[in-house]
Amino acid sequence: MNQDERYMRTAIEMAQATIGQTSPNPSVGAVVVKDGEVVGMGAHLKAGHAHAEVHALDMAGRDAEGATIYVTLEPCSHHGRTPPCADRIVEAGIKRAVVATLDPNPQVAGRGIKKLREAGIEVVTDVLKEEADNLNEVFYHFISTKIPYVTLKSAMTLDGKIATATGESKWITGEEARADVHKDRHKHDAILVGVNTVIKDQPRLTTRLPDGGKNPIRIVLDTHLRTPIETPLIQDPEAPTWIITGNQVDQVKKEAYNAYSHVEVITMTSPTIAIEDVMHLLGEKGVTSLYVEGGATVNDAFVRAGMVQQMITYIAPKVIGGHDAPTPIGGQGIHSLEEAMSLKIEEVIHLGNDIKIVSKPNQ
Ligand SMILES: Nc1c(/N=C/[C@@H](O)[C@H](O)[C@H](O)COP(=O)(O)O)[nH]c(=O)[nH]c1=O
Ligand SMILES: [Zn+2]
Repeated sequence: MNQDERYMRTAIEMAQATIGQTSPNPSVGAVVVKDGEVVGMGAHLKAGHAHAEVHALDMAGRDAEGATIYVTLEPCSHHGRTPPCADRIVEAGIKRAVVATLDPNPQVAGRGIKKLREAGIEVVTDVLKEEADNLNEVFYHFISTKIPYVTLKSAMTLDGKIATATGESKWITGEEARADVHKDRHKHDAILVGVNTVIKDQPRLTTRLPDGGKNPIRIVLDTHLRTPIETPLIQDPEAPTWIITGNQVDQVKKEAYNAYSHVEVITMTSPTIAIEDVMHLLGEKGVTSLYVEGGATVNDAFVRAGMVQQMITYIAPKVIGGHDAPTPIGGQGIHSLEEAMSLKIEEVIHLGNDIKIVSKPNQ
């Protein structure tokens, strides 16, 4: 690995630590190097706060003069909530800029680099580009589609069951796998379940990691507003709860739920709920990533709508059996193999006695 890749990898690792918390902004890392010494480094931590380059240049101070800056994403050139980083890099006296990848937004792609070159700064691009792009697949997806990046998560036994025929499901997977679920909840803006899961499991859907973690917005697909009012999602105000219903729901009943300040009943314009409509609604409300935690009927609806960007499947070495025991994808299903969603397995890891498979649909 050459020098540029070494420093770029440091910048990428810093950005990796912030995945999920910078939403709706991308995760970005920056390193400033002068005469072979790191004199500044930083990552964008939260939307509206300083960008990675600003943190790194603030730390470098006068050492930025004649130095090289490594950034995982093209420096911004437009006035967002903070002044453009490209101008700041020029003012700081940077001599050379190494940029992993261009801004995905077609309106601004290449502008930041152009500004740097016009100021006489040597610019090198595409260093560890693929790794840098992987950092922000959610951000790229949302920028180009304006609907949330969807992770479909399920947990099943070796024989593909998510619960016994009598509905028992606690727990299929062990402690380590369940803790891993919370890491992924932290990374997503919102988590979504169907009302049957709410009735059956009374879930909290919060992020419970040893050191805290960000709670996603909790979303329930509930056509007829059957969510029990005494369920934790309504009673515990630790995260917003949005209940999405069809338009045949009694107004007085809705008010009982809206009386809870963290609860919002959102009524669609049709009697039934179409996944495409939910996705556009969530996109308009700024949800860039959605963790769909089932159950089987909701999962099937997302798969048939072709609205899944990543599947996370936990498999526990247990066997449940039973003709009526539910599987991760229920509902209508597809009717011919050629319609089956085909995916590429990207990662298989052991977690305690279980395994976690991360797969992505083939385009
Ligand atoms: N049954 C299982 C799961 N079940 C997942 C959902 O059905 C649960 O309602 C949801 O995770 C509960 O969320 P909580 O209240 O915030 O803990 N998910 C898992 O990974 N392993 C399982 O064995
Ligand atoms: Zn910037």
